[in-house]
Amino acid sequence: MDERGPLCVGVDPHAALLSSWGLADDIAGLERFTYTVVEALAETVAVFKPQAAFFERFGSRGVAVLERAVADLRAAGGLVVMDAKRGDIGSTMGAYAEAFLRKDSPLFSDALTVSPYLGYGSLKPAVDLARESGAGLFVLALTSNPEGAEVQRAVREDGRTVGATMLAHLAAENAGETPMGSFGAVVGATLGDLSAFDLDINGPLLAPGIGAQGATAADLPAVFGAAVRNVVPNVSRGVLKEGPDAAALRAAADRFADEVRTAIGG
Ligand SMILES: O=C(O)c1cc(=O)[nH]c(=O)n1[C@@H]1O[C@H](COP(=O)(O)O)[C@@H](O)[C@H]1O
Repeated sequence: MDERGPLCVGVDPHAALLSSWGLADDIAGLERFTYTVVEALAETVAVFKPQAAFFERFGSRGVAVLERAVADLRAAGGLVVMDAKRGDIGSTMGAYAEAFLRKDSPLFSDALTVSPYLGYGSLKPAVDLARESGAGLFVLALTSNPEGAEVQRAVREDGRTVGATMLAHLAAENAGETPMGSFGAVVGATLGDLSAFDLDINGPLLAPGIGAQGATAADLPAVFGAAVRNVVPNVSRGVLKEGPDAAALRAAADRFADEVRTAIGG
């Protein structure tokens, strides 16, 4: 991010975006959309977050497009956060981890989004494999959607919220790592003042919600406070809707990156 700028661009081939790009909602449209984004941004944007669901909806041929995109983005020097939001009992979690975090997997990614809501400990196989492979996780802590609060802000017997407990688990995971550990939290940019939460997890904070969900880069300091220095802001539709013109995609990504720099300094 120091080299390429402070932005994560989401690769989310929504049917509505394919249509606005003049593409059919089929495998050819998916391919054209995805490779246009890859060609336009792979050399300049720091982090990419393909959303697996938008590829899986086309079955194995969609997953093949995802595989190639991940490989091309990584070959061009981008970091790939696979947004698959996996979460299951530990023994099954191990298989999800192998799919995305084993070095020789066709979908190997630099990091994977995971859901801890079967219990943080259920993620252990993914934590272990990420460590072995030099990859990372982004664990859903405080999500950008309003429905998340009923789970994440629920208060436990010890008086802490569930979301705060996930952040504490991540802080423990990253303890002692310099400059920071590889176990990040997902914390929505849409959530307003989060000073009630300790966001100092010594790890990255993936912050979706800028653009289509209404948050702006200017909101980041008020939402994240001192932890803003560890934020990886994600924009998906806000950039993608500018396509299919490659220059327009690049200009949108540059504009969001500039807005983030202005907001957080540096
Ligand atoms: O884990 C995520 O990436 C995620 C977590 C969250 O709390 N909210 C959220 O919007 N996301 C994802 O971030 C992206 C946001 O897309 P836009 O709203 O189009 O910028 C989508 O891929 C969502 O699935």
